[in-house]
Amino acid sequence: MTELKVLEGKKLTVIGYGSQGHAHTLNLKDLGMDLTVGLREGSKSWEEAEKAGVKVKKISEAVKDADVVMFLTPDEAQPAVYENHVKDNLKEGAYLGFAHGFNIHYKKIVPAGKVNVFMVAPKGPGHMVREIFEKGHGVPCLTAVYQDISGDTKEVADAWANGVGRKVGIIETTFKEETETDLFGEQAVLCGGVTELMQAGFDTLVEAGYNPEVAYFECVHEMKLIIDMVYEKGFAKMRDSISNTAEYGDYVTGKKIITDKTRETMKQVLGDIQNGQFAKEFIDETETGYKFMKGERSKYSDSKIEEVGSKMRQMVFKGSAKNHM
Ligand SMILES: NC(=O)C1=CN([C@@H]2O[C@H](COP(=O)(O)OP(=O)(O)OC[C@H]3O[C@@H](n4cnc5c(N)ncnc54)[C@H](OP(=O)(O)O)[C@@H]3O)[C@@H](O)[C@H]2O)C=CC1
Ligand SMILES: CC(=O)[C@](C)(O)C(=O)O
Ligand SMILES: [Mg+2]
Ligand SMILES: [Mg+2]
Repeated sequence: MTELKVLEGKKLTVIGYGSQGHAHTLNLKDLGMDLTVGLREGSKSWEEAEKAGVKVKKISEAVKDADVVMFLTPDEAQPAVYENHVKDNLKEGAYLGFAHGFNIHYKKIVPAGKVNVFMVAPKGPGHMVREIFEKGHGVPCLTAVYQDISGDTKEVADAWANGVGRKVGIIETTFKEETETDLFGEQAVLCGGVTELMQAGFDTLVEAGYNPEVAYFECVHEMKLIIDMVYEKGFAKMRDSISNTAEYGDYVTGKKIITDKTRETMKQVLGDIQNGQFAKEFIDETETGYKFMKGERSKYSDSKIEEVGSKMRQMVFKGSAKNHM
């Protein structure tokens, strides 16, 4: 791919081989790039990366000599990894990349002046970034440049995005805009908003005495089918496909569910992201050893909705790979 030319002949390192790490590594590897993955020794992902035929080294070793280093450990782990293994090993003029602006924007990492700093943030979960790539398509990416001492950091970011996202739309942004919109989207809409909406719908039907399996299909399973239509064709075409009955209900009821109060709360959520309050609370939570998050995880894994969902998936995906995601 001519778009990747600027990466050819450069030593490329990806730190971390998790959700994003495996996707960036394997997508670029499939396009003929030579990559090394940097990991802590003896870890599970070390074994996984080697099994996938990827070169693996200790983080400090993988960073030394690298021209481009893409930093893909969890956000909360990055400051210590940077301090202990990355900072002193980055060579002058190297390009340090992120998939999310969190640590740069909130100044948890202040990169040395001798390196270039960029971002390639795929707008999708890592496992989908890989799965969609394997099907010959791509996930769009946001790119940004924070520090450009070599004069061609934008070209490096674009090339990385073209590789990982297979040339599907690149949108240029800033670390600030990506950080604030990404946190807002995942909390208010994509993850927090959607799961609570599905949960509340499911609970309402089950509490009213309806069959939980019917409630699950209605409020969770079918969500993907409706959203797939929005994804592929937009709101109008989705509304064209549903019945007039559903479309009428959509217009009159949607606004009773997402009210002015909900929109007011969205503004407050955005405010807490903009003023750093959310980032502070998240970092405090990681410092408790994820006490609150562990409690939430076990609450949800034991919940009725998950129990019914697991049964429903067996029915729908009998033997298909989707069952094992
Ligand atoms: N998840 C996603 O889909 C998206 C993530 N992003 C961003 O991408 C970045 C990576 O996130 P994500 O892929 O979710 O991360 P993961 O949690 O999947 O990363 C796990 C990887 O990081 C390694 N790791 C974890 N902790 C440490 C540590 N303390 N020291 C060294 N290595 C460590 C793990 O190795 P080990 O086996 O040793 O634990 C593993 O290889 C973040 O900036 C995130 O915001 C952006 C878009 C979407
Ligand atoms: C998958 C993605 O884009 C998220 C939701 O922003 C994330 O995992 O941080
Ligand atoms: Mg995101
Ligand atoms: Mg995110």
